Amino acid sequence: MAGLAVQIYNGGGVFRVVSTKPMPGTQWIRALTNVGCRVEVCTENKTILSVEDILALIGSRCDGVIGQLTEDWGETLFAALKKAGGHAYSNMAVGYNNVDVNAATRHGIAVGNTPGVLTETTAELAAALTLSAARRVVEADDFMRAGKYEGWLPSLFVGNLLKGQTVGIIGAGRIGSAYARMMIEGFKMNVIYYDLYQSTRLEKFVTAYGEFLKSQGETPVYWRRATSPEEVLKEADVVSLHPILDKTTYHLINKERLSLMKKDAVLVNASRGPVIDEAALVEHLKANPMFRVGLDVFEDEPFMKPGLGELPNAVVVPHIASASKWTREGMATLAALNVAGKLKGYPLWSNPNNIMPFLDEHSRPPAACPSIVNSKALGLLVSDGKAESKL
Ligand SMILES: NC(=O)c1ccc[n+]([C@@H]2O[C@H](COP(=O)([O-])OP(=O)(O)OC[C@H]3O[C@@H](n4cnc5c(N)ncnc54)[C@H](O)[C@@H]3O)[C@@H](O)[C@H]2O)c1
Ligand SMILES: O=C(O)[C@H](O)CO
Repeated sequence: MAGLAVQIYNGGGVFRVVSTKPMPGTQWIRALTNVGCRVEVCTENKTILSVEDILALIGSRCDGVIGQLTEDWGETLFAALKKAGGHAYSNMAVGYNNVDVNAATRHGIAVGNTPGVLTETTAELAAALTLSAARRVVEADDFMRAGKYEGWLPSLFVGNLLKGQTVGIIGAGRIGSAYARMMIEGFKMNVIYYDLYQSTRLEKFVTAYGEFLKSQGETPVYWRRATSPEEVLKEADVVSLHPILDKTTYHLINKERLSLMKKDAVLVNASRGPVIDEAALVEHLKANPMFRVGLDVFEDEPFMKPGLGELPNAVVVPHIASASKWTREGMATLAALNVAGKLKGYPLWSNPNNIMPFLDEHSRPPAACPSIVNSKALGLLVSDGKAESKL
């Protein structure tokens, strides 16, 4: 489709970079214009751009694109970007299940993502969903606004106490571990986790915190690494899902696994919708009114499976887990720096878990790409870690 509305910055720039959406803040625009990019931001009033829309934005000459997780970045778009002379694409997201990385690699295009800057923000929303579901906050809010409150009652909106219970984490990476720490420090919960890899930092933290609590005469907290998701589901009072979405995690929570969970458990998902078989979840929620969920993501976003929206034991929010001002501006900046760095031929940043040097508004960012997921396949050099080397 031709003629999508765009806003242009630094019209005379040598590299043409397109952002498929306006993004928060201005640091990201400076990150690109400072290295000689002409930036074209699509301002079309359309929530999700189609492949045809993006093809029109790429046009016949485009060096790099910043895109969104709602877009289908596959063979068609990467072939078009390559043909237009492009070398770089970055999602403004840490998750990149919307991107066919192999297709990008085949066309020699680097794929960036934005890890780290959203870890705490996303974990906080998962914690908010946990509390909302466990303590029935949304149900009680609806009740209050509907004018149904007639006075305190011993049994009004009784929910679950978290203190001393067990929190289960499936996918104990950056966000899963940050969420675990919040629940352990905040509510003195024990933790059981399942991940393909050992989370040594989380284990060490829980051990040390448990020792600290003991030294204060308080009940210590414990951790355990499970050997299967089933073990977590059977044991935990709260289960929060934080894995990537791929073939191994698609419908990881299904009818059979839901049936293993405690009848009054809380299940939280702030990872990706298809990690849960949502139709099976709706049936489970109907059959088990004490079972509660907090969902930030949905299998067929922006839609919910039939029935979910009517269930009082479900708290649902529209994929807002990373929505804090600092995080969203930081995501935009990291995405821009991935593209800028690739176009300038910079190496990959050596530690994607420490992206803070890229976010300081008052100093120039390191001369590196913060996070390129196909860097190995493309044979990109890794920075020697000298943060002094500036753009
Ligand atoms: N709702 C939101 O707005 C939002 C915000 C940020 C991230 N996310 C999602 O959260 C995901 C995790 O982000 P992160 O920064 O913590 O990534 P991460 O890579 O640090 O953590 C993901 C973890 O999942 C584990 N994992 C992979 N396959 C698994 C499997 N089959 N079973 C169990 N664990 C498995 C990995 O080993 C890793 O530890 C992202 O990929 C994204 O999809 C959602
Ligand atoms: O993967 C991500 O980054 C989120 O879903 C959006 O913040």
